[in-house]
Amino acid sequence: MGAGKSTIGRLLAKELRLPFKDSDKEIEQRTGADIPWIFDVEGEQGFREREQAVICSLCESDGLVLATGGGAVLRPQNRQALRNCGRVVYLHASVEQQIDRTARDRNRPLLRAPNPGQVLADLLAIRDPLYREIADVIIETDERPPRMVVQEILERLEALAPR
Ligand SMILES: Nc1ncnc2c1ncn2[C@@H]1O[C@H](COP(=O)(O)OP(=O)(O)OP(=O)(O)O)[C@@H](O)[C@H]1O
Ligand SMILES: O=C(O)C1=C[C@@H](O)[C@@H](O)[C@H](O)C1
Ligand SMILES: [Mg+2]
Repeated sequence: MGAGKSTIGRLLAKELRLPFKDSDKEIEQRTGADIPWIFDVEGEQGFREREQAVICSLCESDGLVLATGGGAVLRPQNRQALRNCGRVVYLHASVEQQIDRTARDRNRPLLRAPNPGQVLADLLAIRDPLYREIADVIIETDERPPRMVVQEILERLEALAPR
């Protein structure tokens, strides 16, 4: 959360002249409700079901940039779909930067906790190995403006051997 997937994904899609999809936005559109509502009414598991359906269906399309939600890697089905359908970029951010970048946003139900910094640290510990398991490239985003992150992604993707 707060690594910049939505922000960077949109910019990257523009550079690549590809359509951009954000799984969180897609879930909200398909549900007709926002993410906090889905968590409140259906719980995290209900949200994860919807997330899996959206990611697996978007992974059937070719030629787009997809920003997932931060917890998409938790389900093996999502990891497999992402791996199979294209290149995977892991945007890494330190917990300190995640705290800064998510502080003003009320749209992340998992951070509605007394100590959101601890939540972010606990989530990163669980998720970091999963992101690494499926990533083709890992990009450090701390103290780097979005434009610089996008440039590095383009260079690193270019350097990969064709699949
Ligand atoms: N490289 C960066 N440097 C500074 N600020 C950034 C950077 N990337 C993103 N931000 C800012 O951090 C905030 C969170 O970014 P964003 O919503 O793109 O994160 P996310 O990874 O999509 O989070 P989530 O997992 O919750 O969907 C936004 O306000 C965005 O402008
Ligand atoms: O990291 C997470 O588990 C989440 C991140 C957001 O993108 C949303 O998908 C939702 O708030 C859950
Ligand atoms: Mg996002």
